[in-house]
Amino acid sequence: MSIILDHVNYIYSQGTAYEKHALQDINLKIEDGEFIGLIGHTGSGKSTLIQHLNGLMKATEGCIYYNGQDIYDSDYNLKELRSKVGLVFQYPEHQLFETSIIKDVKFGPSNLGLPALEVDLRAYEALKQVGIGEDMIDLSPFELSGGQKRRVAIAGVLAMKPEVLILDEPTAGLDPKGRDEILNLVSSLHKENKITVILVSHSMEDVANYVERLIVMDHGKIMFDNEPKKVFTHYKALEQIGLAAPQVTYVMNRLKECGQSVNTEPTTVDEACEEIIRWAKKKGILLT
Ligand SMILES: Nc1ncnc2c1ncn2[C@@H]1O[C@H](COP(=O)(O)OP(=O)(O)OP(=O)(O)O)[C@@H](O)[C@H]1O
Repeated sequence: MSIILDHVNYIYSQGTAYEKHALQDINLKIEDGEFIGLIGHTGSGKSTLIQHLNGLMKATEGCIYYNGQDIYDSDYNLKELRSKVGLVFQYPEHQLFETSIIKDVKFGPSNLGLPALEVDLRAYEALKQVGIGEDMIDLSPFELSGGQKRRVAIAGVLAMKPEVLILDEPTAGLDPKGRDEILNLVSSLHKENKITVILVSHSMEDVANYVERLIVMDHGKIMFDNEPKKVFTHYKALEQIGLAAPQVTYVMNRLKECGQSVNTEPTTVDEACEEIIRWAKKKGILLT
């Protein structure tokens, strides 16, 4: 599986006074099994970009290839693409509408026209994956906590058995515990199901801890596309576009500016601790 975007442009309300060039010459290759963070300030084009990946929006210019096939070919099956590239919108729990959790999760696979048994199996499996027990499946989604509702909404997309899972700000509005639970869930889906994940976020701390590749957008363009630690070396440029590197990056760079020979690449607290211990040992400083 791969997704290729070839010179993709998207213009809202083209030819009107409200024209907005939201995607500008986007070239990307997303490989099978990657865990990607997509980050950018409000209005940088993240939501517009991800809606192109499953064919919900059509590029004004440029091509998109899924597994080598041009998704804009007249005979391309866009319905199938949408089941393969699952999109979890911001606040997905607002789209829960059935009277029970299980009915909600079955909705997508039922619409694919699958046999009832297959629909049941997929729904139970998806709910298990997101940690919703069988004792809860007949509850109304509205009896759940915010984090649980969100997990049910993610199960609804997982029940479609997507090859690519895209989550738009999956932690928005959750408390720190709910946020960690969702990010750990997404991380385990990536590891255990070998599913390609694209995580849209405003939070560098979130993405630094989880993703392997980070794409930074600014004004409809891709500004950086690299491993997180490499992207964070540009922390000053990130600040200029209203973003910030993780706190750890600032601590390590401050040490370096003070003349200490530390590696400034750690992006997580654990990595920074290891680096500081290494540096202290080298200096003969005893850290207890
Ligand atoms: N329906 C629309 N009509 C006109 N312009 C739009 C429309 N939707 C988005 N835009 C504009 O396109 C640009 C990109 O918007 P988009 O929602 O993709 O950004 P984003 O990075 O996802 O923002 P956020 O983080 O706030 O969700 C913005 O300038 C936005 O105002």
